[in-house]
Amino acid sequence: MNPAKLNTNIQGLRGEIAVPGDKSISHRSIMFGAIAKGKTNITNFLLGEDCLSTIACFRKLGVRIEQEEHQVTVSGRGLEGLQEPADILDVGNSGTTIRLLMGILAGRPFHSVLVGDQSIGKRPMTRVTKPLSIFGAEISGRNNGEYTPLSVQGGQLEGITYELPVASAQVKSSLLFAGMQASGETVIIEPVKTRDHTERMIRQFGGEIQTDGRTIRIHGGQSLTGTDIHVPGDISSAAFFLVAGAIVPGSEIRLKNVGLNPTRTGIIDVMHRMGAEIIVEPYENGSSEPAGDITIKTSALKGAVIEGDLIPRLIDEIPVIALLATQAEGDTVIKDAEELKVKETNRIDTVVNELSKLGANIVATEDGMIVKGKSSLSGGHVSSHGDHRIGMMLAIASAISSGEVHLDQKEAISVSYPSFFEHLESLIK
Ligand SMILES: O=C(O)C1=C[C@@H](OP(=O)(O)O)[C@@H](O)[C@H](O)C1
Ligand SMILES: C=C(OP(=O)(O)O)C(=O)O
Repeated sequence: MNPAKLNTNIQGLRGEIAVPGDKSISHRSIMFGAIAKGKTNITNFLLGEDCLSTIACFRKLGVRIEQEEHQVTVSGRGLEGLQEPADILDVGNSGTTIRLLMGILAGRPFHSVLVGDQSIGKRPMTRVTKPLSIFGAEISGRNNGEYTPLSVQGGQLEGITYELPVASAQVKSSLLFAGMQASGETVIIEPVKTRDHTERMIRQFGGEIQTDGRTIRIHGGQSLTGTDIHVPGDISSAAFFLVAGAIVPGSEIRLKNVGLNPTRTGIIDVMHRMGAEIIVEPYENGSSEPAGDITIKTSALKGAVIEGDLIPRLIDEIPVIALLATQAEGDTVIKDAEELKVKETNRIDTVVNELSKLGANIVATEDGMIVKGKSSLSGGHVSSHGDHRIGMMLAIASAISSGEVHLDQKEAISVSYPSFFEHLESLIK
């Protein structure tokens, strides 16, 4: 489908879709399955390129992983079952893969080399290589361990107490994987609570972990047991259709089986505050990851201030929230979001530059952006710059633009949502 044609004659987006499985949970299901003993059966696994990179890395570490469509079986043989890889481990575009994998490799008595694509080569890794070195792993990389290629010589680790300098679930999770292999106790203190899928999954695989506010404790020498995991739909993917439903006139979209973990639902809170007609119906499913259906209708929106503890709960949704803000009356101010600068692209700059090309009134600030609404968007020539979330945000923008939108590098979207254009097309009336 050519998004340049999207904005012609759309009478609204209507219907029902089930967004694909959650990316964070899909990655973790492979990782925990690989280090647990016994079989882990995963359903609704996300076949995005990032999660396929995770599968490829664990296969190189000697783990048997069978995948048929969205069903994956991992035959784990415990942490000791992981083998020294004969080849480099390529994480592709995936920050989650490289950072979490390093936490696992830190405690394994062998050598590995990790690389990724051009974007990964610019993303900061000292945030994990530094604390993992304090645990006792030997890690080196370009620019004093900041960038790929990285090499890890793992071994005996000793538990640490570590206050995270940035709010990052990837760093927290990496250190939890190391802590599970270290002697004694590891204590991690987060500046702000971040997504807790790793903590939930440790318990689901029979491990022990204590959380008390922003402090997390884990002890070493744990052994996990394989289990069944049903991956809920990804709220970060649903976000594009939540925004589309709110801003495209004449729309009503029902999103089925969306993950509703409270550490991820910041976008729902913000949309409520901005006046969106959004209805959330949680399931009573007894699963360790809550889920439900969400319905969104075209809405009259007003600007909001988005800052502080809310930021980690919607960090990946900020590009599409910026688009939402262009259609809200008044100013939307996004603060405390410097982390956006070190994602697949500098998402403050790419969002501001690309949306400006379509006529949005938006400026970058040191730690976020200010969007002045409401503005009508025009056509233009834009690019994802190889960033999946920027690509999807711009495709949705084209649905409300008055002229043709040409989107370059739209193939990046398959990193997290390979069926995105199919789903969008199915809703167009
Ligand atoms: O742990 C995870 O699965 C993720 C954590 C976030 O990154 P940070 O931990 O770098 O904030 C998020 O942006 C990323 O898409 C996925
Ligand atoms: C930042 C993202 O992912 P990662 O850090 O895993 O590359 C994302 O999916 O928006």
